[in-house]
Amino acid sequence: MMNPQQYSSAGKLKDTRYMAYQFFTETIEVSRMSALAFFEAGEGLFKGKRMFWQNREKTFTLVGLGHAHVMSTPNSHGRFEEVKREWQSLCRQIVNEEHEVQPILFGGFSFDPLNNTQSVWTNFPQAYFAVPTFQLTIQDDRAYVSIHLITKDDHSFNEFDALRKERDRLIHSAQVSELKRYGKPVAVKLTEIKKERYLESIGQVTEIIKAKQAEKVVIARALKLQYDKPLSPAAALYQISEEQPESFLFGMEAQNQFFFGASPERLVKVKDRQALSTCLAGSIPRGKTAEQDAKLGEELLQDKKNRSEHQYVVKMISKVFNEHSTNIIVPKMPKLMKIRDIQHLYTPVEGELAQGSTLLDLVKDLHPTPALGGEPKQEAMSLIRQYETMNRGFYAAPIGWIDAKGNGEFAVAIRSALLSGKEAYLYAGGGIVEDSSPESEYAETWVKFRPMLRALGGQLSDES
Ligand SMILES: C=C(O[C@H]1C=CC=C(C(=O)O)[C@@H]1O)C(=O)O
Ligand SMILES: [Mg+2]
Repeated sequence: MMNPQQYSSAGKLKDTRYMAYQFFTETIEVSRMSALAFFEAGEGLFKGKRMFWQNREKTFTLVGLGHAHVMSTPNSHGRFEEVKREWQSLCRQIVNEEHEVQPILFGGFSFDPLNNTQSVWTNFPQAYFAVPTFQLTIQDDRAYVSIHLITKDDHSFNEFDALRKERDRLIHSAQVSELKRYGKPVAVKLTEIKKERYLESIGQVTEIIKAKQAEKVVIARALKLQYDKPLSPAAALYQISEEQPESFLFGMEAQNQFFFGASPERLVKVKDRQALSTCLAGSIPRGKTAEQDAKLGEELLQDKKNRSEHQYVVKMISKVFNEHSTNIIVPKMPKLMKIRDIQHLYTPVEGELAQGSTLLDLVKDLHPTPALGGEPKQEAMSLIRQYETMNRGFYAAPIGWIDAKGNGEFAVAIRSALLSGKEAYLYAGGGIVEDSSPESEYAETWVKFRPMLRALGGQLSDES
């Protein structure tokens, strides 16, 4: 471990809401360690206040333990602006340009704050973000641990010393504790929630689309797995990372609930004002042989129904990029994204952020893309509320991080599950267009459920 550095106070904060707050931060470089072991080390003291993030490329990993500052809102309107304003205001007060590692705000938004359906998502507000007390950042091959303290307390020096001791304990524990062998959980029961209702809704929504009341609507369903005892979040993260090594990996605790997943879908990334989004929609399974796989891929590229599902997403994301960026690049044809169980049509969209536009503006205007909502957006949202008869909570919603410079990345939280007590709720959906059929959409959701089912020990026989 190298020398501690950067012990600083940013002084009194200006915003009245933060009037009496002071910010203390310290970052040290540490030997590279397992991010999951660090997450696990926080189990005792920080359970309920932990988060995990890893990008698709595996070049950036974040673990947060404890909350130095929480931004959460029960409000349905203006939640994106609220988070944006509060973060900008906090940053003006606390950020010191010289710090190599900046505090990061991590969290997400619910899918649809206007959905009032009672659900299992009891601990998740409409927006839920935190600056962690202890932040592990692994960037390329370097690892850092930061302490963030945002406090009104005059005795913060004592408090900060206690945090340093705690930090050293966490690092030690993560580096030397025996590597946990996470056994696969075994579910005792699997329930397809409202399966008949789901099948019926696909037929109904297809009719509505044929009648031109909407063009595309994404309809999802849920599975429930039950266990003898609650599952450990670290074990669940470990299992899903083994299943989907090529995806974004995310997890966030809200008290005794844990939402996590491995998503192939980026909503948007901003680095040095360069913005990148990926349109991901249209699906077909992997083939059993390389030949079969190539044939299926070709079929997907040529398929009218899947191409139409995809095109709505390209059109919408391009439109949003046109409003917020310049020098936009959108390839004319989709490519294939091949992951373990499924192949998708995918089109990257790039642009340079326009003056005055920010990452959170893009998140606000992109969410939900027609890969998760539909077209037109408001009609689709209202049809989802009406026909899905569930509450998606954070499934299909933006989850990610943002730093003080406005860099950050949000994934679309699909291929995900909520752990709550002795239960796990898994979610999957698909894009409904004019020529969709209930049977093939149902089959498509099984393919999307597969990795999470394997991770959580809920496999069905052959079908899944
Ligand atoms: C809605 C989901 O996937 C979306 C992303 C990729 C492909 C999709 C599709 O082909 O239907 C969906 O739009 C999900 O995984 O639950
Ligand atoms: Mg589809």
